[in-house]
Amino acid sequence: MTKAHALVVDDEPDILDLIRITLARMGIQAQTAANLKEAKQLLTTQPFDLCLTDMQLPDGNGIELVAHISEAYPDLPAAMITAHGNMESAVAAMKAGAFDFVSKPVDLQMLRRLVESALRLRDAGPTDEADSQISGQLLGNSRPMREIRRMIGKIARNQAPVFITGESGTGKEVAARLIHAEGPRRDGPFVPVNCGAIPQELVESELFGHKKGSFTGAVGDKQGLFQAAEVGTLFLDEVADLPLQAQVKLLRAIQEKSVRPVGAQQELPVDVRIISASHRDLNAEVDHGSFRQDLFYRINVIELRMPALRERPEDIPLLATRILTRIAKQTGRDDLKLSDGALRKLAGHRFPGNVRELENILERGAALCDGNLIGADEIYLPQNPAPTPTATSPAQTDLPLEDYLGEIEKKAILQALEETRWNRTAAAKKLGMTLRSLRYRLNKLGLD
Ligand SMILES: Nc1ncnc2c1ncn2[C@@H]1O[C@H](COP(=O)(O)OP(=O)(O)OP(=O)(O)O)[C@@H](O)[C@H]1O
Repeated sequence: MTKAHALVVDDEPDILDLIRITLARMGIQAQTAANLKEAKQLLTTQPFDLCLTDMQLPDGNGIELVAHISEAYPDLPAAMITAHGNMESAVAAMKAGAFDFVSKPVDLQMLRRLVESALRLRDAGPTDEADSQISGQLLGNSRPMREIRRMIGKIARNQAPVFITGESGTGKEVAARLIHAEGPRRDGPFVPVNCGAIPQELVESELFGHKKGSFTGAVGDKQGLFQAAEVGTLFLDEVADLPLQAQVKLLRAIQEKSVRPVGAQQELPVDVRIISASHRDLNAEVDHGSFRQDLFYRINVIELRMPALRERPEDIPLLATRILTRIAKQTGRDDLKLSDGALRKLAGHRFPGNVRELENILERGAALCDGNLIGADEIYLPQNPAPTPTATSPAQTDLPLEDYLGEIEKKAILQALEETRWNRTAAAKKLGMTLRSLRYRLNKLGLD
């Protein structure tokens, strides 16, 4: 491998020396510039593998340099050196295209990690969407989906926190996995966590770990999910469900790039990229006071909005074909197809539960059909909105009591699922039951 070249821009000679020596020990040759003008000039003379720039330069702002690099040299990772605690600049730099930031006084261990990540990017080369096997996991040829895949390719190449919005079942987790898999952290772990599924009192210990004896039940030291995601990606799904106290700690972890396990005296440095997601409107949660504004600002450096399936109905046939191929494989059948009538029925549906709902409908259709062709009658579309159970007494219906109660239960569950856009955790909460109990009932009622 050829020796890597870095461009370091700072007007403080001491910092330039410190960084140059650190990079030299890593086998990287550094060229230095003391201001914007010199830096821009050097960029034209030779290719670089990495740029580190200070925020305040005598003739301008480091963000300007980052923006210039991201425009003129999009494959060159640029990182910002910011004043300690100045997250505003760090966020602004990342929004301008910086790959990452390191705060002053420069922690050499963190600097080395940042540089290693940048070089992994160089070695991985630019991501070509057409060549990428994994981008095939996010199916769809519609314009919005092509745009999403293009953005993912771009987002994957930096370290900034990403916030993925979109209704339930639109593929937020698939997108998060792709961002991880297409970026320099792909050899590290991808750790998904459903923030709404962790009991409130355990959230901090799950995320940050705990020391033995720090609370009743802490029988040994436990590693948190942050540490488990070291050099990889932590995916905080349903981040709006985090209790406020844990939000404070998360903010600190992002800001300081370190965590303190419950009951521990010392902070541990962590090198983790944060991707979070929610189907809820976090701006509204901030207005209601249930989500911290400062945390929202920090996790939302890059926003990716997953389109609802009804915004891209032209993708339904392709998705249906791929999903049926998978179901056929899983159930040991040669082939599964949709009749024209079945496809027409699907095309007219609004899919409040998006791709997940399509999967559920097709699984049910596949289970009901005799041969290989799923007809329109085997496509069960939930009514939208589901009719509310009425107070009709069983005596007024022809159904036996048990079936009648089953019908009511089914309607209530479908309604809760519709209202929560097929988010089972949220539906279970709405119905006042545990997720496990909802799963059991869905299974019993044949809705799973
Ligand atoms: N574009 C797509 N191509 C192929 N499969 C998809 C696509 N979008 C979603 N899926 C599938 O739909 C299901 C739901 O996706 P995923 O869990 O990523 O959604 P989500 O938005 O994270 O949902 P939730 O908010 O409920 O957690 C998964 O089985 C996933 O594989």
